[in-house]
Order: sequence, then structure tokens, then C-alpha cells
Amino acid sequence: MPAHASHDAVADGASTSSTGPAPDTALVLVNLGTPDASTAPAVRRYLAEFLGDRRVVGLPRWLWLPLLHLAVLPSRSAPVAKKYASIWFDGADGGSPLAAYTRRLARAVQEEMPSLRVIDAMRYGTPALSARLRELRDAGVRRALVLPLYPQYSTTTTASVGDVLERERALPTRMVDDYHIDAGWLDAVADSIRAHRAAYGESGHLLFSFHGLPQRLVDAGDPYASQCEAGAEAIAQRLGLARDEWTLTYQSRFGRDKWLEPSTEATLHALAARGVRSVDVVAPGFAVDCIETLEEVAMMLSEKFAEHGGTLRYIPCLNDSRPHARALADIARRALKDWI
Ligand SMILES: C=CC1=C(C)c2cc3[nH]c(cc4nc(cc5[nH]c(cc1n2)c(C)c5CCC(=O)O)C(CCC(=O)O)=C4C)c(C)c3C=C
Ligand SMILES: [Fe+2]
Ligand SMILES: [Fe+2]
Repeated sequence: MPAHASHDAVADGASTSSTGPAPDTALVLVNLGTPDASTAPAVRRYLAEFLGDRRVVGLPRWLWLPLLHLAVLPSRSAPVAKKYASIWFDGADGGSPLAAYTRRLARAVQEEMPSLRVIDAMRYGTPALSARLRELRDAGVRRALVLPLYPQYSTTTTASVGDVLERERALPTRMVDDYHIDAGWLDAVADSIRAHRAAYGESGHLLFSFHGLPQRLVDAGDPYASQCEAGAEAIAQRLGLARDEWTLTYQSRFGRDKWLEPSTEATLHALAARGVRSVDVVAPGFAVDCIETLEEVAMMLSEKFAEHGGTLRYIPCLNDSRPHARALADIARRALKDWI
């Protein structure tokens, strides 16, 4: 299935006429969102919005909201803030890595697509997607292609971006559902792995570590896991890897439910026990580096693997690289061509 745009949310009778020189079409790159500061109160505000979304935690509200506000947020905000502080970027173009890279990626895609207005937005926190859509409308933009920066579709992430489009209806929008086997994107990921291995040497094993999901959601039809599998296979094939040279794993488990397996951590443990001394880890479910890749994989899991005498080499996300910007621009161009 190629990358496609299938989600329409067209405002009733919304046909503002274009005035002035502003482009009449916008491309909105949407990422998950992240705290505005690496402090416990900022993390608490962010997690309250994120984990308060029914798409993310589907428990009945009467049960979940008291649990979230009385148990999860008070105990989680301070330790998670410490983790954010350990990866925070300095400077005027800094902040949370997820926000900084998403902003820079939007600028890189803008260079690839000068006739559109390219902006970044966040599903939770700022810059809020809903406010961004209203800003575009107020600036006279007539339509917006929304590209969630999730290569694999999930009801917990992509569909939640769709919820905002349905609710907001500030201007006609279209959403790219996924791009997990888009040839340009696959090439960009495979090339980044090749370049990393050329620079640092080839390791004994390649882990494709994706953000996990409760197994229950996959059983209920969420296509996320099968899209992760298809993408990892396509990338491994481009690299010419034999089946025993790579493993697909899931990281970042949250809560008590059964999540997708095998876990990245348990797999690293098993590889160390088998005597594997060096592992490359790539995370193609993340468009840009964030707490889950920089703190969890590149710091925490890397330290644990080192305790077993091994070396974990983390391969960065595509971030604001030129090949990433080009791949996303091609996906956007194709989606816009279909939208007449
Ligand atoms: C890439 C796809 C993602 C899926 C699918 C996903 C599902 C999902 N996540 C949580 C809980 C948390 N995720 C957190 C951070 C986080 N998650 C993603 C992506 C996906 N999540 C990203 C890119 C990030 C990083 C954000 C950043 O600021 O860097 C967090 C916050 C950190 C923490 O408290 O540990 C939580 C919580 C659930 C429950 C879920 C599916 C049900
Ligand atoms: Fe997550
Ligand atoms: Fe995590």
C-alpha cells in the first residue's frame, strides 16, 4: 500500500478567497508534542493532555481520570522531567529535541517546497495543531495537507490527529495516513543505516526498535504492528541482510497491559547472553529523535548493554536531514496531486 491521503475533513462551505501573495496551500507536519520545559510542572501539563486522550488510554473516564491525576501524574512527572533535562537542547533553536528537530525539519521541507507554506504543529502541547489551523485560515490559506510524522498508522497517534481535523474544521484539510513502505522514505532510512555502518563499522546485529502499543489494540485491528513489520522487512532487504542478522523489537512500554513483543530490552539481554558483543539500533517509527530514542535507547539501554560487556550503537533518526526532507516533500507532492 503506497503512502496515501484518505482522510478528508472539509469545512462546510469554507472557500475563503486567497488575498495577497501568501501561498494558498499549506503543508502541516504534525508530531506528538512534548513538554515546554524540562520541569515537573511542564511535564505534568503535557502528560495530562496526552494521557487524557481517549485514543491513548481507553479506560472509562470515571476510572482513568482519578487514577491519572491522583496517582500517575504525581509520581511520574518529576522522574520524567529529569530524563527530559538530560537530553534538552540549549540555545535559541533548542528546547525539547522532539520540538527542535520537528521545527528544523519543517524548515528543511519548506526549502524543498517553496510554493507552499510549510509549518510544524503538535498534537499535544505547543504549537497546538488546532491553533495552527486557525492561524492558516486567518492568513488566507485555502487548504492544508496534514502530514503526521508517524510513518506507521496507529489509532493512538495518527487517528488522534484526525480527531483534531474533524473537530476544528478551520479550513479544508487532508491527512496522509501513513508512509511505512514509501520507497523514498525506505531508501532514506536504509541509506542512513549504511552511512552509519560505513562510519563506525558493521555490528553483529541490527535491531529495528519501534515504539510499542498495547497488544489489545493490535488484536482489535490497529494496523501499526503489521506496518512496522512490513517496513523493517523492506529496509532489511534494501541492506541485503539475512533474516538472522536483524530483529524487530518494541520499546517504551507504559502501564500494566500486555504490550507488543519482543521488547527491545529483553532482546538486548538475549543477544548479550548469546555472546553478541555489538548491536546497532535504529528506530524507524520515530521521524525525529526524542526522549524515547535519546534517553531510553541511546542512554539507558546502551548503558545496560555495556554492563553485559557489549557495545550498542544508536543510529539517529532521519531528523532534519536533506534526504528526510526530500522524502517527505515527495510524499506531500503526491498527496497534493491527488487532491483536486
Ligand atoms: C511513534 C509512535 C508512537 C506510538 C504508537 C505511541 C503510543 C503510546 N505512547 C504512550 C505513552 C507515552 N509515550 C511517550 C512519549 C512518546 N511517544 C511517542 C510516540 C508514540 N507513542 C513519542 C515520539 C514520544 C516522545 C515525546 C517526547 O517529548 O520526546 C510518553 C512520555 C514520556 C514518558 O512519560 O515516558 C508516554 C507516557 C502510550 C500509552 C501509547 C499507546 C497506547
Ligand atoms: Fe508514546
Ligand atoms: Fe519511555
